[in-house]
Amino acid sequence: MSKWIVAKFGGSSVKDAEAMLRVSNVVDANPDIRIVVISATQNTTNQLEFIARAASSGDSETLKSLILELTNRHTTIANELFSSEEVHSELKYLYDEVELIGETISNARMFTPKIMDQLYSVGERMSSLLVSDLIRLRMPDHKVTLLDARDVIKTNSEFQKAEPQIDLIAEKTRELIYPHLNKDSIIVTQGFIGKDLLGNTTTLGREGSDYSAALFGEAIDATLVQIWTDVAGIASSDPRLVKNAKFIATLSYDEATALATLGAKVLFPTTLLPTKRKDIPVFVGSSIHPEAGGTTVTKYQDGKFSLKAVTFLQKKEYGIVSFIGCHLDQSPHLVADLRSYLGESSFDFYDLTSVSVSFKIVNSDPTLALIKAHEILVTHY
Ligand SMILES: Nc1ncnc2c1ncn2[C@@H]1O[C@H](COP(=O)(O)OP(=O)(O)O)[C@@H](O)[C@H]1O
Ligand SMILES: N[C@@H](CC(=O)OP(=O)(O)O)C(=O)O
Repeated sequence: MSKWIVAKFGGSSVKDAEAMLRVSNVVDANPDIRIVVISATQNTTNQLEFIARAASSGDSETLKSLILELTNRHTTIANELFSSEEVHSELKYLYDEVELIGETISNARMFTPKIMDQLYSVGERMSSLLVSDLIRLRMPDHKVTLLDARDVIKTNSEFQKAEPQIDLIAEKTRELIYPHLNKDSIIVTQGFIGKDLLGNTTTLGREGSDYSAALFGEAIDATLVQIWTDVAGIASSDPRLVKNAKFIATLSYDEATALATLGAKVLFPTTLLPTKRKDIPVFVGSSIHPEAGGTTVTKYQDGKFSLKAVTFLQKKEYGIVSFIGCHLDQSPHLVADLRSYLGESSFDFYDLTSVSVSFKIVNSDPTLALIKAHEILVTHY
């Protein structure tokens, strides 16, 4: 049976020329990678939102300088990676599209989710153009195809949180991807974006490129979906907030989904739906240190009590700290521990599922509550 891997690289993994070179090294190192899914360069999607806001408020000076910063950043990457002029003319088309959408929004003095999705898509289309040209340059023995993800990821018309249409995606995959699924071919495409049945550009929700990778994985019956980011896997808590967080070797689909839904930004919450449907393992690792290994998410779930991670989610009026693991209701100590670490009146019970138990943090600094909850995990379990 063929081994087909879908490898997704997030914004942090394509943030500049050096990062893109690392991406090409990761792809070159694994002959089974067939589809490479690329996010917009770091902060580009936010910047496209600023562009839309400046345009809608009629602030033409800010609009001009934001567009210039965005285009300069991509032109700099192109200059650092390529000596040929060709990529610049292709980028220019995309820069013109940003200008044109900016003008349309300025004239209307407002922007809709529909036009925002069209504007968002330019971010992923710029970065995937650069990465595809780079992989083509560095892997001359391969046929590298830049695929417009919108031709495959068919969705409904709910702009900014579009629902993928799985049967249509399968049909488009047979037509447009299958002919390229051989060991000498690599498809580079975009995460996050799709098209509705009327041909309008849609997006799957902010940070939704992980979901795109999983959808491509499901559509080609991949043997593995890789999510390459800036940390060496899924950790027992956000390593940015909790310094002694430890990377977890394995998680079940349900645990990883709970973790993502309850606040861990490392994965988009619906990523595990398509992969679970087809029982495809998902690997999460660092494109900066690929040798460091990472986390593998599969269907296997611990049969007995296990506590794996602590997450934090900010709701409008309160924060929620959640413990993720298995059979957490079987721990007689968790609530008592929380009481002794946080104080009697600092939390209320919020929710219990088969893979999580959540508490509403009421009278305590939420980040501190997360750190203390993580201390409980490290010290007692
Ligand atoms: N439990 C966790 N394990 C690992 N990373 C986490 C966790 N919770 C939150 N994160 C954060 O997720 C970040 C990676 O996600 P993101 O910034 O969206 O990356 P990318 O640009 O690759 O999409 C990490 O840098 C980390 O701070
Ligand atoms: N670029 C989009 C989609 C995405 O998933 O990005 P990242 O993989 O960098 O989180 C966003 O920022 O929302």
